[in-house]
Amino acid sequence: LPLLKRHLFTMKLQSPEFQSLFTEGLKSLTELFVKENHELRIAGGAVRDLLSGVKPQDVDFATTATPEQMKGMFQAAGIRMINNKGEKHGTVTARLDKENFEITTLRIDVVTDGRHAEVEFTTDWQRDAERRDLTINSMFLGFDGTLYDYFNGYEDLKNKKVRFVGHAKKRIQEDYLRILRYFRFYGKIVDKPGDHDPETLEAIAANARGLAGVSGERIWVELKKILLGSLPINASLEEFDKVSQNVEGFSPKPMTLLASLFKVQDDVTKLDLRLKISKEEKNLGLFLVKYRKDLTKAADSAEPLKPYQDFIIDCREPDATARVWELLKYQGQHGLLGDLQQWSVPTFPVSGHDIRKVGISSGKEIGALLQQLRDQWKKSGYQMEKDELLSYVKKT
Ligand SMILES: Nc1ccn([C@@H]2O[C@H](COP(=O)(O)OP(=O)(O)OP(=O)(O)O)[C@@H](O)[C@H]2O)c(=O)n1
Ligand SMILES: [Mg+2]
Repeated sequence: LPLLKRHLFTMKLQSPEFQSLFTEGLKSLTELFVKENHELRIAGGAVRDLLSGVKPQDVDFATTATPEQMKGMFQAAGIRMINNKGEKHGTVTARLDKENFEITTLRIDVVTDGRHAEVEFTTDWQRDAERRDLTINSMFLGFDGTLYDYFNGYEDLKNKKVRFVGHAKKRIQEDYLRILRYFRFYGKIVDKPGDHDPETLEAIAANARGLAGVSGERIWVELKKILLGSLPINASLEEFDKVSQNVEGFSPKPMTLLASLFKVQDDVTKLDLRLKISKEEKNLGLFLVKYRKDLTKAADSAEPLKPYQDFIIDCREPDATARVWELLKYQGQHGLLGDLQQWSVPTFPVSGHDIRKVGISSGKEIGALLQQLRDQWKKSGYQMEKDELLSYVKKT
């Protein structure tokens, strides 16, 4: 393995983000590993985030202890373990002080078929770093702040370089999803579009078809992260460009941004067939593509919100409100969004039962009357109350 010249860049990280990780649970956990003579470090993405001054969303831990050793020591210490599917890959989840800690035994991937890996445990930190995708994701951090960096990840992070560990081709063929991960981290770290290493791009192009074999679920999870990261934008993607500015700072759903890339509703349907997105996401996509041009603020600006409110009330579906919020983000109507978020959907005060009570018993007639009353109610700006509406029934 000529490539694997040991490179260990050491520094001591001390930062508020790092300090904030030391909860009661983590303190007990690290003490236990010290006592049992097993090494435990923070691994992968969390180290990258900490070095960038970002508090990581989730922290993965790596250890020299085998899953069996971990289970033994947790059991002996009376620490609960959460049953999870990770065990085959060497991951044990321990629960301390109401916090879950996912701890994975150092490993070497022996067989990979582009999706699944057969693993062998090791106690060599560098061997575990070698199996990881990108140099910036291949580092470990000790609890005293020592950085263990075998592949120049910290330098790459500072110089805004996204590089595969070792040979790009090999790394990609181990897991084709890494093609998307490469672009996600590129968007996150590099400010210039197109600043790729030619060999990396070649390896990606030559292996892009491998993505066809990756499950829709994994691709969708990754695509959502790409969308909410900072994507380098191609100037020809006008709508996308506009919408990404509109939604910035308004916590959009990933689909809200993605919809800007679609021309027709069928594009959403096709995406769903490939990616198995949730029903809610699909409906949001269909809704945005259909209404982004047609449902807009009222031209007479006295009641600009009215078309949106009417839509929500007429639609009579519980998630209509949330969808219209996303539409307002998409359209960049931030004032209206604030107003709509303050507004609560009025409920139509008359029921079929009320109409029956005034002496009408035919179901068909009741249905028709309810519709007329709804129209009347709508015309009143949703102000008319039950008695008023019912007196109108008696007159007709
Ligand atoms: N296809 C993948 C997925 C993950 N990893 C390794 O596993 C770590 C954790 O994976 P994950 O949590 O999925 O990604 P993160 O890099 O932590 O990014 P995120 O911020 O999305 O959690 C990565 O940092 C990387 O070292 C990898 O080598 N290849
Ligand atoms: Mg992670």
